[in-house]
Amino acid sequence: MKPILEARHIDKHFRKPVDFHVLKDINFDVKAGEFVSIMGKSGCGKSTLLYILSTMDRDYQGELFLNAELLTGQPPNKLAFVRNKHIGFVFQFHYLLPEFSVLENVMLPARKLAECSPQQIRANALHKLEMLHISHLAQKKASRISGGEKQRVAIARALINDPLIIMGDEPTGNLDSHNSDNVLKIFRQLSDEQGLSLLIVTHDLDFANQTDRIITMEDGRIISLN
Ligand SMILES: Nc1ncnc2c1ncn2[C@@H]1O[C@H](COP(=O)(O)OP(=O)(O)OP(=O)(O)O)[C@@H](O)[C@H]1O
Repeated sequence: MKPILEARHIDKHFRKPVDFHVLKDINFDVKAGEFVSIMGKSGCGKSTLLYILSTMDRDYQGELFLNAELLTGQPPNKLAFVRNKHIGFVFQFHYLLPEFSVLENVMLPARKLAECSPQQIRANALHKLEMLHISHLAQKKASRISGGEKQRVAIARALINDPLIIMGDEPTGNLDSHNSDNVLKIFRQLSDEQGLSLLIVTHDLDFANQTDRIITMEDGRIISLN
């Protein structure tokens, strides 16, 4: 399988208040269709790494490739385009706009690309809601649905532009075990049936054990890649 994401010798220092070597020579790939988790103690650098991999932080050493394209050193507007088109994000908090409908929330990232007509975007958003078994919520305000439903809407929104990879920072961190299992099943299906790549930071070992591979970090380094 071809690599979708390639991290080569990623290194980062925080300079203030004192020099702190937070990421040390990080090397790994995520292949097409692979579902990978990242684990490690609090403070080991997981979120800092995800921030770099998701192109939001440009201040690092090493090289980052997405679908064989070098992203390191690209200007912010190019990275913003790549992020919106090719990377889907799911966070611990859903970041839905509470006064907008579920459907409008899912459509939002597609509007920025302006590649499709509003009708096509709407049909695509409805399709994503159907995939996640929440099309009945389409017209509800985002503030009026449950926590588990909000996270499924956030996943539908992450899928709207048919990304190459989904990245998540503790996406089940706020959910009870039933809703966590649901999210896990959705991710598993996306990987197995749609060939989507996923890279998910988690503290939940049960969740991580259901992924294809666990990357374990300690003190800014990768200590295992199984
Ligand atoms: N802007 C910053 N300036 C200086 N140090 C920082 C900054 N951001 C994070 N750190 C430090 O870098 C280290 C790694 O932080 P990071 O948030 O990546 O850890 P993490 O593994 O994601 O932790 P958690 O599991 O608690 O979310 C921590 O020691 C943190 O205090």
